[in-house]
Amino acid sequence: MQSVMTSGPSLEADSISIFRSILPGLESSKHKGQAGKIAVVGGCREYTGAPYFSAISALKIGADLSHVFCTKDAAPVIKSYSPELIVHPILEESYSIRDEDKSSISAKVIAEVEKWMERFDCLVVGPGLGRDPFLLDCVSNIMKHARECNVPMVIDGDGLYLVTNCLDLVSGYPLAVLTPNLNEYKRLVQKVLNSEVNDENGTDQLLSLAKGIGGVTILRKGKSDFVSDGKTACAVSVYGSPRRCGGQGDILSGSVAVFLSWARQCADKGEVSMNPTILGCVAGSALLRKAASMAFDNKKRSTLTGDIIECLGRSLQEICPV
Ligand SMILES: NC(=O)C1=CN([C@@H]2O[C@H](COP(=O)(O)OP(=O)(O)OC[C@H]3O[C@@H](n4cnc5c(N)ncnc54)[C@H](OP(=O)(O)O)[C@@H]3O)[C@@H](O)[C@H]2O)[C@@H](O)CC1
Ligand SMILES: Nc1ncnc2c1ncn2[C@@H]1O[C@H](COP(=O)(O)OP(=O)(O)OP(=O)(O)O)[C@@H](O)[C@H]1O
Ligand SMILES: [Mg+2]
Repeated sequence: MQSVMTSGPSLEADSISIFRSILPGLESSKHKGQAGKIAVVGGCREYTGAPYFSAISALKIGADLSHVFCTKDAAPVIKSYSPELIVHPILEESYSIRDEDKSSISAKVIAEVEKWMERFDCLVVGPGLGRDPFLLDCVSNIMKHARECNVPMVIDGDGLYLVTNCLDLVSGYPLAVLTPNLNEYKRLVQKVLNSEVNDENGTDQLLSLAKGIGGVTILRKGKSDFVSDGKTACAVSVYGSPRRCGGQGDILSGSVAVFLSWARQCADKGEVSMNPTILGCVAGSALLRKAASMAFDNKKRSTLTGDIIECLGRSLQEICPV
């Protein structure tokens, strides 16, 4: 593949070429699992929608299996949304346990995740995770283990809250992708660069931020999405939707996880030369925006996240017909 950018001075990524170079063929010789096994770590008493949106989006785009690791309270609720998801009720929040049980529970959580980790092509950490300190402590251990196993991680939502307060979890890990919204980006810039967001020089600041966290990839969400790994930067401005209903970032996290896994498979075979995390971000962003636009054409003001998820398959089909 040539460049991630369209020709000319624009930062706009050539998303169509990227889709065509990383989408796997649908062949009868392939077995279940080869198109991707994704796991979402998220879902607590308060939020059950976010992990569901992320995990189901991964399946609708073409992953074979999608797991959710969530709290015991959230699990039956998430299972009831869809029988397609494999739901592990392993996490606990402080309110439901005694202090003296914390270390044994923490050990159980990591033992449970360890059984699965090497099978996953990508982890999404954070959609609807909540901010309970004990739960975040257990999730830090999961992230350390994922890193030891070289499993890529897309960090979103409350996962970004965790990482902003403990940068070592991702610093210097090239398979980490952070997907901050406006607020989450502001907190990262303040913490890492010790300054305020500067939109005049937005691309340079994004490059510095990614470099400052040791070359992780950052997808800065907004009117246009900007992506950088500290070495290069590009933008995705594909027309999206004027509806800003909650949950669109969750679709994005699941999408990036799948495309990043496919891009990695292509990179392993020498079929692409660009950083797979950048390719995954560009494809995830372009697809979400196209699906949001299609859903808005249908539903107008009543467009919701579920409507956008229903448009993922048709959007992908228009880009790369099977
Ligand atoms: N159905 C579910 O289960 C869903 C669950 N979710 C989960 O919720 C958790 C917390 O995530 P989060 O996004 O609500 O937290 P955060 O970014 O701190 O925003 C808080 C406040 O900041 C503001 N604000 C945000 N963006 C802005 C912008 N672009 N421009 C300007 N202001 C902006 C805005 O404040 P307001 O306007 O209300 O004053 C907003 O209310 C996390 O786990 C996530 O995954 C969601 O995924 C949604 C679907
Ligand atoms: N002003 C905008 N115009 C067009 N698209 C936008 C705009 N703001 C965000 N988006 C798109 O919506 C997607 C989600 O971004 P958003 O900032 O809503 O994330 P989020 O706050 O994390 O969402 P969530 O509600 O899932 O937590 C991004 O991929 C981005 O492309
Ligand atoms: Mg979000």
